[in-house]
This record gives sequence, structure tokens and C-alpha cells, in this order.
Amino acid sequence: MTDDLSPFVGDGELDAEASVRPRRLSDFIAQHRVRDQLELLLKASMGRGTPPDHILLSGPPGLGKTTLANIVAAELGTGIRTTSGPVIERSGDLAAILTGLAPGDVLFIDEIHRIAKPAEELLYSAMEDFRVDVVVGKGPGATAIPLDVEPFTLVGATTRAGLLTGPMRDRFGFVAHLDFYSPADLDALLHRSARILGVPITPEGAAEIAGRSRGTPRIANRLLRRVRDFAEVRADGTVTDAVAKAALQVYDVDALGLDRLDRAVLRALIESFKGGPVGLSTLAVAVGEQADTVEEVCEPFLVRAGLLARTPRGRVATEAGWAHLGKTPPQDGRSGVFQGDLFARDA
Ligand SMILES: Nc1ncnc2c1ncn2[C@@H]1O[C@H](COP(=O)(O)OP(=O)(O)OP(=O)(O)O)[C@@H](O)[C@H]1O
Ligand SMILES: [Mg+2]
Repeated sequence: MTDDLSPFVGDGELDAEASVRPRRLSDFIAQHRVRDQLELLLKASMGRGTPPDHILLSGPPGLGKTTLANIVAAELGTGIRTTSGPVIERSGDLAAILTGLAPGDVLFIDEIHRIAKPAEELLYSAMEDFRVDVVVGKGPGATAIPLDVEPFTLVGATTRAGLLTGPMRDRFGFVAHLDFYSPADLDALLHRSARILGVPITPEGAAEIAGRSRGTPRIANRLLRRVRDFAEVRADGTVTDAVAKAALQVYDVDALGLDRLDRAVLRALIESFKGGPVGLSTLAVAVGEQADTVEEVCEPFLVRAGLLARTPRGRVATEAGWAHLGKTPPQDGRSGVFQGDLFARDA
């Protein structure tokens, strides 16, 4: 797939992201339910003078988990220590981090579902009792030294909440799931980013980019930067409707935000398999991709856009899917045009 539409953060993109990253809850666009709940949690705990419950943030890449973790610390006025699951290899690494926390600090663990088992167990007692047992020595002579940990708030982030163990999940007092953003939300986000970056943008220009950003702030901000380049080089610098359309064509982003692989999957489904139903692995072979990539990267977006459906018999193109390629489904009653239960899933 083209990099522009990947929800994952790209190499060297962190600085560009940092410049438009909201610092406070009031700057965080949309996700009103999560925002309201977090505001209550933080205000109540500040009123009581104790750190808030541990917070778990889950959701697809690029929707604002890291941003929210930093906002929590900013709102509380505390320090934040950042690490990630795969980095914590030994429980000793984690013990050192935990015992080094100042009272009230936020400890942010990204990709918390990838933390090693012994470290995870150490984390349980730290989360619950604010103490850890550090084992010194080996074999029969080994002794556990209990160490106190200052009261802290753990903020865990995960793109795969389903992979968290039960005991881990139970230790979070507050769990928030971030959802894809609506085009209207992304529109507001783009206006904010454009203001910060000093890019003149028209309402139509913002709407054009918003509609192609796959519900993801990271992609919206990235497309804005691409369109700004185009506006500065090929136009007078203002992001208008026409400039956005022309730029996004150059970058191969279509009207719904589909990239090449998404379109290849849809085209194979419709042109080679008459709209389906067809099995995932057959479809993946037809586009020369791994089944995992098709399933985890393309399909969620195609399904959400209403172009493809997963049914118990396989993948089928919806009427909108046919229409998106400018085709009409065959009317012989045998076509795979999707008419059934939209929420059916492969077993
Ligand atoms: N609600 C929001 N309002 C404004 N900007 C946002 C919002 N959510 C995300 N962003 C922007 O999108 C970018 C990506 O967000 P962030 O890094 O927090 O995502 P993430 O969920 O941590 O992704 P990953 O799973 O890849 O770590 C940030 O630079 C931030 O500027
Ligand atoms: Mg992140």
C-alpha cells in the first residue's frame, strides 16, 4: 500500500506529528464520550488529591492514544515516564522504572499487550498495592525484597485489547476505546492543524481531505502536509477544493481514501470472482498479498466504507463496491451482490 494511507507512524514523521499534537483535553478533537469521562476522572482525583485509577486506552493506530496519555499527565500537572511493552524484557527493567517514579507520576506503557510475562506479574502488584518484590539471587538462596512504589497512574495503550490477559484488564479502573473519526470530526481537526502549520485552507479543501483520511487523524494530518506541498509548488499556497483534488490524485488517494491494494482487492473480487463469495486466502492470492495483510489492513476499511462484506460463505462485494468501480452488478440472480446480514462474519 502507499505509505500516505498507512495508519502507522512513518520513519521521521514523529517531529511533524509533534507540532500539531494537542497538549490539553480542550484541544483534543471529537471522541466526546471518552473526553467527558476522562475529564470527570481527572477532576475528581485532583479534588481528592490522589492519583486517578489506572487508565487503559485501546483502538486502532493513529487515533490518539499516545496523545491522550500525554494529556493525562498535562492535566494532572505531573511528570510522565514513557516506555513500551516490547522494550521491557526483564522484570528488573520494570522494577527500576517503577521505583524511580515520583509521587503522582503517570507511567505510560505503549503496546502493553506485548509486555513479557514476568514483568506483567510484577506490574500487577505495583498497580494494586504500590509495591514490588524484587528477587535477588538465584535458587534456594534467592530472597524477595519488597520495595515501595510511589502512588502512580498507569496509562496503558493497545491496538489489540483482545490480547490483554484478564488479570491485566481487571486492574484498570478506567477503560476507553477510541473509535474512527467521522469526516466532520476530521474536518475540524484539519482546520486546527492548518492553523498551527500556517496553511491557508478553504472549507471545501478541508472537507475534501477529511473524506479521504480513513477516519484517522494521523492520515488526515499527513495528507494535509502532502497537499500543502502541492499547493505551494503548483498553486498559490492555499488549499482549495481543486488543489486538494489535484494533489490527492497525484498521490494516488481516491475519493474514498482507498489506496492501490484496497482497489486491487475490490477489483479482484468483482472482476475475477463476479463479486464473490470468495474465501480470504483465494482473494489474497489473486492480489499477490499475504492473507493477513488483506484481512488486517484492507478489509476493516473496505467493510467500514460499505464496499465489502464478510459473510459465512466468504467475501462479497456490496452494491456500493460495484458502484465504486463504476460497474453494475449482474442481474442474473446468481451474482454475489451482497444483500444479506451486514454483520455476518467468517467463522
Ligand atoms: N483527537 C485528536 N485531536 C487532534 N489531533 C489528534 C487527535 N487524535 C490524534 N491526533 C493527531 O494524530 C496523530 C497520531 O496520534 P497518536 O500518536 O496519539 O496515535 P496513537 O493512537 O498513539 O497511534 P499508535 O497506535 O500508532 O501509537 C498525533 O500527532 C495527533 O496530532
Ligand atoms: Mg501511540
